[in-house]
Amino acid sequence: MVNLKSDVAKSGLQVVSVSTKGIRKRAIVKGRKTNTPLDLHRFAMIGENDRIVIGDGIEKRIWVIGEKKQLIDVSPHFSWQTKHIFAGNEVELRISELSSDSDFREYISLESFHYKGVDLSQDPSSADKPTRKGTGGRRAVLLMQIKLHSRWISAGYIEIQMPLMMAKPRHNAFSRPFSHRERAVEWKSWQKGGQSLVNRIARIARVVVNPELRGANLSSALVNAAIKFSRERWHIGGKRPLFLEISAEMLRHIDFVSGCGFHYLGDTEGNRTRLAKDLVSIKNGAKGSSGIMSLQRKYHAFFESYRDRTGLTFEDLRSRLAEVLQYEDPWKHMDLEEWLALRPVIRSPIPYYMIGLDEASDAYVREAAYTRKKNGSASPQRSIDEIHVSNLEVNSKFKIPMTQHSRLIMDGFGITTKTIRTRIIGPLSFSAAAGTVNFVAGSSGCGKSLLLASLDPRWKSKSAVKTGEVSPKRYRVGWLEQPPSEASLFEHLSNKHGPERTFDALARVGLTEALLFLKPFEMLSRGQRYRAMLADLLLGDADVWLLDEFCSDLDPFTAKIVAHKLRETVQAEGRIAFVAAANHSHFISALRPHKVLFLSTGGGSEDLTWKEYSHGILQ
Ligand SMILES: Nc1ncnc2c1ncn2[C@@H]1O[C@H](COP(=O)(O)OP(=O)(O)OP(=O)(O)O)[C@@H](O)[C@H]1O
Repeated sequence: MVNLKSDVAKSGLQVVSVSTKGIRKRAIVKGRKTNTPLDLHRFAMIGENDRIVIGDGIEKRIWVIGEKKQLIDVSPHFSWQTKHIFAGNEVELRISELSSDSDFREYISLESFHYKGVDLSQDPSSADKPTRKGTGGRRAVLLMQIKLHSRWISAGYIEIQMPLMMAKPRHNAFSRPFSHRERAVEWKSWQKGGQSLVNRIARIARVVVNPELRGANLSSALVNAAIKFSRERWHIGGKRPLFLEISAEMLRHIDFVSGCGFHYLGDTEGNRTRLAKDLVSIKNGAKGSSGIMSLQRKYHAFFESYRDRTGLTFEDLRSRLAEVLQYEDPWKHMDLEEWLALRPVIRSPIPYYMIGLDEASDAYVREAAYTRKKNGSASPQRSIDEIHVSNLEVNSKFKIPMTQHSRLIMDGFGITTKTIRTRIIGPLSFSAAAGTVNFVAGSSGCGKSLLLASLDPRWKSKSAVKTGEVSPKRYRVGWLEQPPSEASLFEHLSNKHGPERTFDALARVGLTEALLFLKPFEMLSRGQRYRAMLADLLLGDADVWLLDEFCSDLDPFTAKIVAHKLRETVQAEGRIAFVAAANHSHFISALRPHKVLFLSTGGGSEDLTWKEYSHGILQ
């Protein structure tokens, strides 16, 4: 931030009006004789009555005059380059305010991954695109791009808006007196007087990450950018914020904000306790002008349209609503029709987080923070510490069917015996400890799949014989298994493991796309099915995971994310993973196996460390 020196600059130029058209914003600035238009990007932080300073030079610089005559950067637009660990590798990120045509196109295409308030039942080929209601007030949109394989790819965006009108956790946290000397912001009681300072709060209203890149912690990168932007650029009439808030249902399942310094202040109240009561007062003519009352009036209209359709009396429906709202989970007590009709009017409590944007304000927020109880159960106890394999051999035994054609082959290749015995694996000795990823490599047909099968204590085969020792003799094994094809992914996994844990596991394999959750398994792509099966495996209680053809159906980005998460999970949960793949170039650096078993056709094998193996493959 710059301090103004000259007297002329001190007062700045006054913005008389602003208007927006397409991707541009026009600000009319009061001149001595005539007013001058300024052409800016759509979300430039300039509003009516702001006082601005225009710099000289080739690149047009514009500042808004803030408190204590400090200058707040407006133009050129905000752009932040930073590094990010993407599936174990450092990559470049660029997070900028939308400024060009192509930024807007990218933003609009990413917007299709945010479903709230969008009618998805429209035919996608029709000319009417799904529409979203506009959000009023000041707004900033930051677009994130990631450099992968030397190309910049749009990876997501974050929106910052004005704060929520009502937020119980904030009321509670701000009930203590606050005094920020440097910024001359203070309140004795938030309820009495403090609320007029609501513009000292900015809000993260939307975080959207491209579904193809989910699971790589990119939402946290966006949140960090929003913090930086709010500190440096966000203002209302030159007054900069001291706090940044976020509340979202998604935070119940994936906490991507605590790691960025946000504090959990409790769950919002929702409207369950007041809805039934407010409906009566609105019906009786309550005309409150507060935002809350206008919201409740909107809900009343929904309620009336449902009544029109069903022919219920006002009192019937109101008391029905009051009845279901008493339950912890009202949805369970409604039929589908009722749920679809009343869902828009019932707001459930959702987690609310806040960060102070400087040391003093953050210390104030921190004092009110408390730890959120995590839903979902802890991972089950592992029952083994290590698998030890000694002199493992797998030989195949095969009786040649004596047909006319097989005799032709036997003659041609000089085969004289009727039964063929071949050594496929071993003798092989190795051990694998809990918390390690053991990669089984080697060319096609060398015995990778057979080795995995032979590590399953339940394995039986008519055509192959296993000898040698594997200890312990018993342990729980997990393979990738196809769920029933007609079941919806989320439904199927939630029935088995509960919704909280399911959500977490799907996020770990990079599947957090709402529509995928709802589709039947058979409607998913091969790669999506693979990830769904992997999530199922993560949720199970197996000690040993046997993963064949690992990531063979996945694109390089997803494969890297999945491999990285698999390694993290194996380490964190003390599982033992055996991972086999003939082609691994697209994920091996992210998997970084602890050990590599390199098999050769005919039973040969080498036991290598990752360092030894990676040194070999890089040469
Ligand atoms: N159940 C079995 N009984 C006898 N022989 C088998 C059995 N399964 C596989 N084989 C043989 O063992 C050898 C190794 O097969 P395996 O499927 O383990 O190879 P792989 O390394 O996984 O190959 P790919 O990378 O092509 O999948 C092959 O020659 C195959 O014919």
